[in-house]
Amino acid sequence: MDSIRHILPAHLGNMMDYSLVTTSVTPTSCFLLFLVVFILCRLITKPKYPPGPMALPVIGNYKLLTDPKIHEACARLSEKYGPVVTVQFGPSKTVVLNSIETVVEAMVKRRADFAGRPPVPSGMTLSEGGKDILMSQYTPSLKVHRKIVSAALRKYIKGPFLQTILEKSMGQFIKLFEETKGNPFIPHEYIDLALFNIICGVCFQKVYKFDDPKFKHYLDIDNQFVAEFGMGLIEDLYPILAKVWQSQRYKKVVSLFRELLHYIHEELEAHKQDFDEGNIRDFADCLLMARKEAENEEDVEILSQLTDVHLRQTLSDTFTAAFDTTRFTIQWALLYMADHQDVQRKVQAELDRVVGRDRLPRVDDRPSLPYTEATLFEVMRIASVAPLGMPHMTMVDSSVGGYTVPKGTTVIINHWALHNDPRHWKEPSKLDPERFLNSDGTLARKPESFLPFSAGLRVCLGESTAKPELVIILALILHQFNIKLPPGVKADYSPECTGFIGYTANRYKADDIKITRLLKV
Ligand code: HEM
Repeated sequence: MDSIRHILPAHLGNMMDYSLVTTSVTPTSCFLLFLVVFILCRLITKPKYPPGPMALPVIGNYKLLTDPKIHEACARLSEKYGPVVTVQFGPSKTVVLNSIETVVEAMVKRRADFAGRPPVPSGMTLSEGGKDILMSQYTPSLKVHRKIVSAALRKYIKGPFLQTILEKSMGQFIKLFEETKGNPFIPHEYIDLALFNIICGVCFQKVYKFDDPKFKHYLDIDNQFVAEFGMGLIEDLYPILAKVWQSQRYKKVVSLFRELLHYIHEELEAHKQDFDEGNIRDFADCLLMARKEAENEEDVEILSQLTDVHLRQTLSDTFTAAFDTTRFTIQWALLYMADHQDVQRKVQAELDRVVGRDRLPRVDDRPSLPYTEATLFEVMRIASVAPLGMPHMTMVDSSVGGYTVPKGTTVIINHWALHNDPRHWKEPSKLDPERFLNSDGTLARKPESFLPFSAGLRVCLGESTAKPELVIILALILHQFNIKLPPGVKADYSPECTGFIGYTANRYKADDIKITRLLKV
């Protein structure tokens, strides 16, 4: 048993009563020995994470996780711990990046290290075993999948497609706004309809009427999904639960998503029936065309990424990633415009100068509308609809900001912190589109700490679609209407966010705010 003494540190060895050890070479003593060695090994090999607040074992930083403004709370931690902070959600460590410098270091310079996604149970279930883009690991297959989708999206936004869809969906929206005849109203559902129609138009050439039960049904499904998923799922913190006991919320989230998938599946099947390669109508057709080309070229690798499950998952990604981000951005934009008449007037003056009163703004007006675009970017900065983006995961042991980040660690980009960093933005809480303009009024280079679409290998695939779409939607609304708050109503900027990492969006409260529409003469 002397050997036991030798493998223990001196102080522990001395503390042990040798006679006790020798007299009880029993399973108990063997177990104790194993425990001591195990704890020592864990202490020696324990990965060193960046600094952060003390966390309870197993439970972690529970208060932080349940903070409705978790992005702001994480940003505040930087004041004490620096821009790279470790927090603990449940038993797992999560590293939060609160500055553009550390985000660029991780996501751009060490992009391959940080390109994974945490394999949480909800992600695996909703993506039908990792067959989507949003929640899948960064594998060679995902790389191929991303390439196909971005080529299809690029093809789609080139030419007249986007303009046609915008005209179809915004026409109805403008009529609905007109019908309010200058009375105060809540614009949420109208904005939701417009953006729902744009996504349905992009994906399936579908445009719904405001009172269409299908639109109401799927909007309701999506709203419930955002609210429930947004609250976070206990199974994602303690994955074993997904196997042994699933919460009501988990079951509800899965069943809501299945309903959305069912809708997408039906549309895809209909597209397969009347697919005509000489007439590519929409994004679904672009994906079917990519599959047809791969079949013709007998490209097995590409075909393996274009099964029916991949296609419906890609379309559902487009729905979930595109619909909520874009509708919340426009909702915020209207609130800011209602409360910032000076900015609104400047946008309208630009529109009158460039577009005039005889026609509506078009996608090809965008290069001539720098102030409108700067206003949209400023709203995206100040509202940060996806404040914590999508969680990443390190695929190998890596480092950022001088700290080690072990393989398998969840890493979060705090977009809100980047967009409110006082080192980069003077008076960050003030709406000021000029930040995005040169002194001659032209659009400036992207400010360093502006990253709504993220960066690196998982950069948003919809950036090039979302920007023209959102600029023209804002232009169309402000070209036709003055947005105002009713007399005596103060803008309420408190976000309606549920606090889940990466899937919540900021939204003002529908009941608190009404916007008066005045038809321009
Ligand atoms: C205001 C509009 C939008 C914002 C702010 C936004 C933001 C983001 C962010 C922050 C991510 C996570 C990136 C990361 O993992 O670091 C993301 C991912 C993604 N977005 Fe967007 N997005 C917008 C619109 C769209 C649109 C219109 C589409 C599709 C047409 C789209 C498709 C995607 C997809 C497919 C991903 C997953 C990329 C991957 O995991 O590899 N997004 N987006």
